Amino acid sequence: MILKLENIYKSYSKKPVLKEVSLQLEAGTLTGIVGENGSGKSTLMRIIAGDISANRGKVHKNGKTGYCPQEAILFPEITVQEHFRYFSAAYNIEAEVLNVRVEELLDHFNYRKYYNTRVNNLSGGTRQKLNLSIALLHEPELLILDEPYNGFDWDTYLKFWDYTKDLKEKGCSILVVSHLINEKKKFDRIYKLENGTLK
Ligand SMILES: Nc1ncnc2c1ncn2[C@@H]1O[C@H](COP(=O)(O)OP(=O)(O)OP(=O)(O)O)[C@@H](O)[C@H]1O
Repeated sequence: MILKLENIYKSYSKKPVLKEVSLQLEAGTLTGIVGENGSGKSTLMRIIAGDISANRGKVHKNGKTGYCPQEAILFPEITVQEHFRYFSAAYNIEAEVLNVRVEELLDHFNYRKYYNTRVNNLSGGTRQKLNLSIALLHEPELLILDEPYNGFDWDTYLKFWDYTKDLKEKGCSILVVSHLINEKKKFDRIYKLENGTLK
């Protein structure tokens, strides 16, 4: 078991968003959560990531978590390279390991030419590549992706799915949250978040 949620309840100013959410994720699986705008998907992802806490319920996690939030948390004034350095320090990744990972990510998502570009000069799609790369940097066992392919061109979209396939084979448990899931066959299970519960 990589992740187990038990009866998560969350309200904002007494308005319940999540009522009784329970979920268990195993290693090497790809799980989707769909839901309308405002159904509570990001709230649930933030609770799993540890960004905010639930009012009630329990979150059990086994292993490192990588979180790719819907809104990229990037620093506009610093470059792609500096982001990798900053987050590698936060994750405690050694320089040699970091170099290998960064090379692989820049190549796979095809944005090496922006290595020394500041974030405020990047396109939305390239920012999203960096956002995703940061979540992948420390080789997490649980990867939480909130609307991960927003802004990706077709080529990058396909590369995204290649990458998740490899991660799954390596035993990573991936949770994708989106208002739209087209590639249903790629998922082991898809849940719907509705009226504060998963169905
Ligand atoms: N910090 C907050 N304070 C108060 N209400 C909030 C807060 N964050 C979210 N909400 C409310 O909680 C509900 C769920 O929001 P959330 O962002 O989790 O939904 P979502 O399913 O991710 O939506 P979308 O698909 O539009 O991104 C919405 O009604 C939203 O207005």
